[in-house]
Amino acid sequence: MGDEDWEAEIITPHLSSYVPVFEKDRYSSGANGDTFSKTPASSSEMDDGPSRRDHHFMRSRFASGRSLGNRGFQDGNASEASSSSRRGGKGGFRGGRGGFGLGSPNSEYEQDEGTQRTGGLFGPRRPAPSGPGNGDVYPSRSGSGRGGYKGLNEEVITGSGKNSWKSGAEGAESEDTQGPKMTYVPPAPPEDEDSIFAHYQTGINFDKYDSILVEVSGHDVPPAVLTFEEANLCQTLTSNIAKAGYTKLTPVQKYSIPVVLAGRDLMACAQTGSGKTAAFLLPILANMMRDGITASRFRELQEPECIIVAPTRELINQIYLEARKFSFGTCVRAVVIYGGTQFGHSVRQIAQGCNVLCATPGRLMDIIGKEKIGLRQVRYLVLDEADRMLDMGFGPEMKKLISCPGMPSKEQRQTLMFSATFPEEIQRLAGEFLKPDYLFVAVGQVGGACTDVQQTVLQVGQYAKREKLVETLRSTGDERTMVFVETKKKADFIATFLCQEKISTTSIHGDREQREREQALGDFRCGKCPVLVATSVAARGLDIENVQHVINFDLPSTIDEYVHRIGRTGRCGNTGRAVSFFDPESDRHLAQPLVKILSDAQQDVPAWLEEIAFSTYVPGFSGGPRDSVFASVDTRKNYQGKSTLNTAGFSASQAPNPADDESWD
Ligand SMILES: Nc1ncnc2c1ncn2[C@@H]1O[C@H](COP(=O)(O)OP(=O)(O)OP(=O)(O)O)[C@@H](O)[C@H]1O
Repeated sequence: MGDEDWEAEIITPHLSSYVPVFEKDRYSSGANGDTFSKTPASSSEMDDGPSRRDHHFMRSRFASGRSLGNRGFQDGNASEASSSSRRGGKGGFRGGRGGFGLGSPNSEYEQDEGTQRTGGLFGPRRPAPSGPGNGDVYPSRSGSGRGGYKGLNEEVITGSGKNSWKSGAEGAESEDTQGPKMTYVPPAPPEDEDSIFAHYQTGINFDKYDSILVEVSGHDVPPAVLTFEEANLCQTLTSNIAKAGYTKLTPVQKYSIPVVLAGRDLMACAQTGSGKTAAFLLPILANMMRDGITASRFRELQEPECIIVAPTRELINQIYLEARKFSFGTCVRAVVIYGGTQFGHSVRQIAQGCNVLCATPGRLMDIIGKEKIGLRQVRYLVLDEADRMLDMGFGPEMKKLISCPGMPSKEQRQTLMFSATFPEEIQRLAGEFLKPDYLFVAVGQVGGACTDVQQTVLQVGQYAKREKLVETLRSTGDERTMVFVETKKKADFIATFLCQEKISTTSIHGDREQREREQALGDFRCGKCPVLVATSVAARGLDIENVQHVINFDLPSTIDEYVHRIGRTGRCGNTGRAVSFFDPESDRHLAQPLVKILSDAQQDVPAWLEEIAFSTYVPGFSGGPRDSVFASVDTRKNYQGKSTLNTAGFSASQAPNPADDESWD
């Protein structure tokens, strides 16, 4: 069913019985001021246009929930066969990073965070590329419409019919120009200690992390640290780690922390939900404390020591909360800025002092263009979801960032990159950002799915998907479930449909206003709406407690995106389940990489999927540059045989220092 069909369906009479629940927005902190000196006014909901319906219905009691159960941890790569489905082994398909979208940026993100930036310092604006279905206008039943151009610097809100903006270089605040203003001021997070340190429990498989193979490649690899004590972080940091409930390091932390403490550049790949955020935050904060950082004071131009970028607003906010938690009680001040919010609010947050700046790329470039941030003091540059940050969508933006006036060269800063997926093409691009002697930490199946997620792939045709979705959701009872669809329009449609089915649902996608997105996430987090329909904007990084279930109503276009999506469950040693609807009409290209991903994670591979994979077999399709347990490896594989290969429980040995090392920087 094409987008047009979905649109047609949305306005068909069967939906006319849908009565949106009009909820008064929880957030009261709208602000009118959009310049630095103005004081935020009280609530001004109208600034964001009329409040919209949300998909909030109380779910009636359905059939009793089926427990996921705890899948036993499966170690190693052994395969075994069963009759109707086979546990895939390493044989058969050596699926590569099939479908990697270097050439096809995810337009959802681009619409989300603006990838083609303004002129001025950073060159001319270009229109953001859009994919099928994106940028379309959902015909709102309330009449308010989702119209309006979205994307680029995000400084445009809906409803004006003006698709315009103006670059900083053109002499005005982005939102002060022809387009309507972003006036949303996000509510400040709670400041009491309990809230700051609130955390969820590690799962039954947390200790199994120790048996995951870790490979560190590069020269002079610092030994891993096995415990927090061994890491010798400062006292306040150690106390914060304890308050956060961390008692034991995860593998990516064991290996990355000493690398960062030693001042080395790093590219680290580890499975979703395995603690990558703390792996960079803790050593950066420790270094800052060690170097005697001074508290930054109120100033219009701030010069942060650390800049962290991530592709979505919700993710960068989450990283900020982690930074705030670990820096609690220190003089380090973390600040977050992201699109979809009032620019003046970002300026005010920064002016109060800023050591660690967490930002989405669009807002970051705007704020630099406005000279509210100076880059001279930057010692740490972190790209979370680095493969996404360097692909065609955000890559140009990141290049502009590192060539901004004042930004220390890569020799003078530490650059850290983290992700669960790291395609080779992107690794090559990353060289431009990293010192030639950077270290590459690979934990387990890099680019592989989290082994704590039980994956099921069902063959479901487009027209049968809705029925199957309802059936699946009814069988899972009140389990918190994320349902991924491919387009924003379809997200609205499916959320509306589920509400009609009396399944309490909300949605998040790039066409929703930021306030709505945050409310949707909040409602999902607290369980008010146990079902969240999402586009890929929610695929990466989000760490939400108790997400037991991910449903790929539509499979994504790339296997990497699949890995990130299903990684919203099964986090931190907890188990989860992912069900994917495979439509042979549209998803054939994913058959091969899916078989590989399932095989590598010791999951059942349906016979029909293998058949499709065989029938679409592409000669030369392989799992990577070498037949390795690592789905993706350090592309500088002239290091081959010179890297350290350990289980996470043992310290890495020093890597040899080959004279023939070839820098590809
Ligand atoms: N050592 C630890 N002990 C206990 N909990 C931890 C530890 N490290 C991280 N966590 C928790 O595990 C969860 C997942 O961590 P995080 O979000 O950093 O994962 P991630 O690897 O970045 O995932 P993704 O690839 O999806 O971005 C978080 O709730 C975090 O607080």
